Amino acid sequence: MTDTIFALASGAGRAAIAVLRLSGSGTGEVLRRLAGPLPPPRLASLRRLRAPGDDELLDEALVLWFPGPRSYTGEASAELHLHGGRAVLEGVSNALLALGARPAEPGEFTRRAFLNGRLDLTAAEGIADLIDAETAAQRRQALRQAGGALAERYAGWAGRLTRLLAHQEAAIEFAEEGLPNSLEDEMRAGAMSLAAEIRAHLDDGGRGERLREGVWAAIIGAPNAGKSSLLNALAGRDAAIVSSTAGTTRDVVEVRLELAGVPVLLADTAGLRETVDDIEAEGVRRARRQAEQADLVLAVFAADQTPDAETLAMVAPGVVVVANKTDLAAAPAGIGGVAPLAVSARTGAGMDRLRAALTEAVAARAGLTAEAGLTRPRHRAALDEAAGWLDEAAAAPLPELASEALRAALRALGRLTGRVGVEDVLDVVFGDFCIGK
Ligand SMILES: Nc1nc2c(c(=O)[nH]1)N(C=O)[C@@H](CNc1ccc(C(=O)N[C@@H](CCC(=O)O)C(=O)O)cc1)CN2
Ligand SMILES: Nc1nc2c(ncn2[C@@H]2O[C@H](COP(=O)(O)OP(=O)(O)OP(=O)(O)O)[C@@H](O)[C@H]2O)c(=O)[nH]1
Repeated sequence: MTDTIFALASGAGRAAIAVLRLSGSGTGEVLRRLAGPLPPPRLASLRRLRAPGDDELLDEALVLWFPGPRSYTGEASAELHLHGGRAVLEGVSNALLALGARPAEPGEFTRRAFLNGRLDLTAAEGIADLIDAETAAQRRQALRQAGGALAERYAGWAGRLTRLLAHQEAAIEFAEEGLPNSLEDEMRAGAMSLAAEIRAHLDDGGRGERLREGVWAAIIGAPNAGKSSLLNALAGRDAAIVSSTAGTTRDVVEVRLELAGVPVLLADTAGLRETVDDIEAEGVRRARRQAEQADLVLAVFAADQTPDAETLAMVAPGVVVVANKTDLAAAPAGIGGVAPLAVSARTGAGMDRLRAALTEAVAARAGLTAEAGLTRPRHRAALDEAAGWLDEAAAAPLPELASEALRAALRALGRLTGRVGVEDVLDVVFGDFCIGK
């Protein structure tokens, strides 16, 4: 028995149609009392909805009935496609409450799908990412993960690990019986190759995580170099205040761009300089912090000024160096040993090349990998831990310690997918080896 839960599945606010989703053991009964005899499974049927014990019509709606287990959650579920008005939604929600259903917690439908074994944790995360996806590349990554691409890979590793553990347990048995065996050597070789594979998967430069979260880019430069003007030109709108007064930008102004299918959060910062103005000084501190934390830094210089030492100090490999105001003076050949991109935010000259350079820099840092890659710090932490335990298993001086390390590696993978339990090991031990003497 599960609670019967309901929630608005479509967006809130005025809309033509509102979809209410229901799930739980009592769904069939609730539906019958609200909409009459149950419609044929998974076929949209037009029904009059009435509050129980009341003849008043609440809505004429399309009703879908999914008997368990063939539903999204894996349990009895239903959908009510209502007219989108607020009063309709309120009337039907009140009727559902009166019939004993309760509002769902955030994520509760997918949680139930997970508990019913319909998807693993990484696939559930993929669904959450799909709902938040803003770009085509994010959508592809999320669909891949929701479709079980990571789940399959991690389940494959967990399967291999389970087998290694089973072999190791058998090796301990054989040793007790004084039988010669090579199982322990096999375990060590297997643990080392699995650790190497996991590390190769981890060694992706954080591309998937950055695609999911967006690339953080910061524009730095001296006051009046034209940082705000460049941000506005890249954003295609007046997001930051432009003025000839140096020190205009005091806080961090951010705009969202999409480059190479990756969301980019571009931040304009206060001009880097020594200042006696408290507020501006705090702005400069924030600018430095922003630049330190950014995945991508644009260092902007005014072509008609000598490059300032503050910004020059921030030029490093990977930093995009820009010479602005080239309508006033020619760009220097090199700034901090780098050939700058010559632009004029005023005339628009060079802006296409700047955009192309930024796109390339973003593509180098984020985006889809050939094979499904990890997308969250949670994945990285668990995999890193699993690889560490595999190293320990391969190097363990005692068979029992190797077993313990393999078990810990399996637990780390199990946390990742929410899947692996002790029973899986028992299945292999008893299934593969028939140790049950
Ligand atoms: N109206 C509506 N649209 C939706 C969803 C939904 O739940 N309702 N989805 C929700 O995320 C997505 C589609 N995903 C779904 C995944 C599985 C099942 C489902 O009922 N699966 C059963 C039956 C399959 C079948 O008919 O053959 C199953 O797998 O056993 C439904 C939707 C996107 N669009
Ligand atoms: N001639 C010329 N002037 C420019 C160009 N880009 C910006 N400016 C002018 O330079 C001044 C400063 O521009 P901003 O974009 O506010 O400069 P900033 O670097 O953000 O300045 P702070 O907010 O003080 O850090 C403004 O008067 C702009 O109109 C350019 O390409 N050519």
